[in-house]
Amino acid sequence: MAPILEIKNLYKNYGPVEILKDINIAIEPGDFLVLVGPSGCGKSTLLNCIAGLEPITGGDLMIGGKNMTDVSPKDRDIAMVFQSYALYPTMSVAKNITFGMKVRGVDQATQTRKLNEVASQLQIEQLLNRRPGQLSGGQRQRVAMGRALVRDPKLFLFDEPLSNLDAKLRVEMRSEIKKLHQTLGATMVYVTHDQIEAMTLATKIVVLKGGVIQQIGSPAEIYNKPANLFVADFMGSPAMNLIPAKARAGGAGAQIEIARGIGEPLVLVDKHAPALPEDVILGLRPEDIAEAGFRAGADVQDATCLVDMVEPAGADTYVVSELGGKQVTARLHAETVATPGEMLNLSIDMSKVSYFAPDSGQRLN
Ligand SMILES: Nc1ncnc2c1ncn2[C@@H]1O[C@H](COP(=O)(O)OP(=O)(O)OP(=O)(O)O)[C@@H](O)[C@H]1O
Repeated sequence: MAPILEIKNLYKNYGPVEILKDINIAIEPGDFLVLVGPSGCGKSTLLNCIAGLEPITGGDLMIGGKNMTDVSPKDRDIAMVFQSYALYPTMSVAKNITFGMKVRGVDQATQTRKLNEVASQLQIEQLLNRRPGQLSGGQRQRVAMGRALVRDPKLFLFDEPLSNLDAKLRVEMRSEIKKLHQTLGATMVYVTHDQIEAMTLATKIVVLKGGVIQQIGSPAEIYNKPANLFVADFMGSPAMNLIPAKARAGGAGAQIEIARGIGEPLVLVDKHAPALPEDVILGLRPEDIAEAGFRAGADVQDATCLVDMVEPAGADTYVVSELGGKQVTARLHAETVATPGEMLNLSIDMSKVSYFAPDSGQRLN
């Protein structure tokens, strides 16, 4: 199948400043692509370039197989939902949703049919006569989505659509957007700085930093095999532990030596390690550290640590100890008994570890 959206070697400058550098992305019909990254990384600029609201400095942008680089936003077959909703305050909900169709000269019967269709999809039938000022944030968000849905576009673009909502409503709207994506089978590009939103919604994630793509992949690929230290640290909460270590080739695989808060260094055997330089950063997700004996398997290695801090978090208990001069967090089961200042027998699942080069930050395995 041809990609719905294909971005080739896209550059975007504001004056002399390069904001987006050599962006290459292709998405298939039905994909939910999430652009994620810290504030200022260029996510909104990229979305605006896709929408045609910002001209691009170099490269090509194809939508539905057509080169749209120089095509005006209204002719790109896209619909955009903004953070601010951008609803017309003096129009009713129904008028807000049908206005675009009216402007495009869609006949009255089709307008009414589509309005009813999306109103029922979004469960806003009882709100159609209200004005935006008489709606809650979540309801406004639904109306803004309704306005996009009636267009039946090739591509939906969302710019941080949930950022004005409180935490509980955010989670609710997040699952509604996900449901909507599943029922419509629509193709979506969604901007957020929230890595949890990215993980839960996306079929494909693009991680951006400083206008450069750091990694493109499924949520599982990004989470389990981050391409570099930036992605490893940015995606996941609590963050991946990034522990300086020494690697030594030993039989099959390698021995990984990590300085401990007290006593002898910790030595872990990784039978599947690739050829590694002597200095590495070991990447370890908090959930891949368990209480000793809690998890079994050929790749599980014991690691006794001095407990620095215990943080009960309801479903889990986080235990922090020092390894390789870093505060390392283990996500343990809620009933874990651990006391600061005492030793705790932990185990590490070596089949899950990542290795990074300390200088370049690139993944090594
Ligand atoms: N019109 C403009 N003129 C000059 N620089 C701009 C303009 N718009 C954005 N920028 C700069 O481009 C960079 C990327 O901005 P952008 O809004 O795309 O980031 P973002 O990742 O969406 O951030 P946020 O999550 O804070 O919205 C920023 O450094 C910003 O200052």
